[in-house]
Formats: sequence, structure tokens, C-alpha cells
Amino acid sequence: MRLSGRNLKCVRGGREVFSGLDLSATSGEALAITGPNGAGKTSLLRVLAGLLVPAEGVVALEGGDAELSLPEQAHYLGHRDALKPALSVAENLSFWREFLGGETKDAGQCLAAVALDHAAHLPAAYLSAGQRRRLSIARLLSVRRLVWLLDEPTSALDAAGQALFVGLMRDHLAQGGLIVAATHLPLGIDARDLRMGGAA
Ligand SMILES: Nc1ncnc2c1ncn2[C@@H]1O[C@H](COP(=O)(O)OP(=O)(O)OP(=O)(O)O)[C@@H](O)[C@H]1O
Repeated sequence: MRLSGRNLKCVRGGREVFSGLDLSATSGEALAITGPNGAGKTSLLRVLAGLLVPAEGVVALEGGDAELSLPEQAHYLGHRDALKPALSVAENLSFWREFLGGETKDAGQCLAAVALDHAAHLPAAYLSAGQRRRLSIARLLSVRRLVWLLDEPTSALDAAGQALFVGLMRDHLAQGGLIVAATHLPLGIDARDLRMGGAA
């Protein structure tokens, strides 16, 4: 499987954020998108996730499921956690499993994998920032999708949470997944670097 972007151009608010951008990542590989604030890292991830239409260029996924679009085969983890505060931890995960569909893994195991099983019945509104992040990561585990598009995935995670996430990313790559992650911090796994320019 290979995710690629060719000659991508992104315009936001009438201003060009990037242009002529090429990238690729294959199964088992991680690509770290780095660069200063405002360089366009989030914008690029949103283009790959199908949430923003590029002004020029194409995004393609080769070797995936021909019957599904790229967004249907990708998890997009934004830098804000997409959680419903009134629902419990377990209910949030159930919501995502129903919404995303496809092959799922046992919810209890996924919560245990991010060390949140003890909080399954707690409303998401009561979670700390790091716990919210862990619950968002549980979504990646809960519904099997091979492409992980991650925006600052380790933000708010403590040292134990970061170590745990490194293990989960390694497992994902070993199982044929691929990762594209925008980050200001080292990901903790072997990754190719895509450096974006631009000023804050
Ligand atoms: N909805 C929008 N309308 C207009 N401009 C926007 C919009 N969203 C983002 N931008 C602009 O696009 C540029 C790139 O933003 P983006 O969030 O992609 O950068 P980034 O590299 O992820 O930054 P950071 O490291 O701060 O997260 C910035 O100049 C930003 O102000």
C-alpha cells in the first residue's frame, strides 16, 4: 500500500500555504511532517484526509481497498480531541465504532491498551487532557484502518503515555499500516522527515 501526494498546492483564506509539494509513504513506514508554526502541517494532513480540497495536485492510495475511498481507509487524529463530553469514555468509543464502521476490535482491550479501562464509565468531560488524548488514540485501535494521519499525536501525553503510544505505532507499522504525523516533537519511532517551510 502506498499513499502519495503529487504537486500539492494549498490555499487558505486567499493565501498560498504551500505548493509543489510531493510526498509518499508505504506500508510499514512513518512520515514525520515537521516545520515551524503556520508552515501548513495541519493543512497538509487535512488535504490527505479529504477534509480540504487542494488547489492543485492529487492525493492517491495505491494497494488499498479499491471499493473504499482514502478517507474511508484512514484515521484522522486532529490536534483537538473529537469527544462528546456528556458521553462516558466507553460510549465515546462506541459512538466512533458505529460512526466509522468496518472491522472493530474489542472496546475493553482498546481502553486497556491506553490504560483507560478503569475510567470506562466516567463522562469524557471529567478526563484530563492526557486522558482525552488516550481516548482519541483508543479510537485508532478500535476500528482497523491502515492509514493513520496524526496531528501532534503525543501532545498532552505524559512520559508513560508517550512510551505506550510508541509501542502502538510500532505495532501498527508491523501490521502493514502507515503513519503520516505532523509533529514538533520526536515521534520516538523511525520516520522519514518531510520538512515544510514557511514562517509563523
Ligand atoms: N480556516 C482558515 N482560514 C484562513 N487561513 C487559515 C485557516 N486555517 C489555517 N489557516 C492558515 O494556514 C496557515 C497554515 O496553518 P496550519 O494550521 O496548517 O499550520 P501548521 O504548520 O499546522 O502550524 P502549527 O505548527 O502552529 O500547528 C497558517 O498561516 C494559518 O493561519
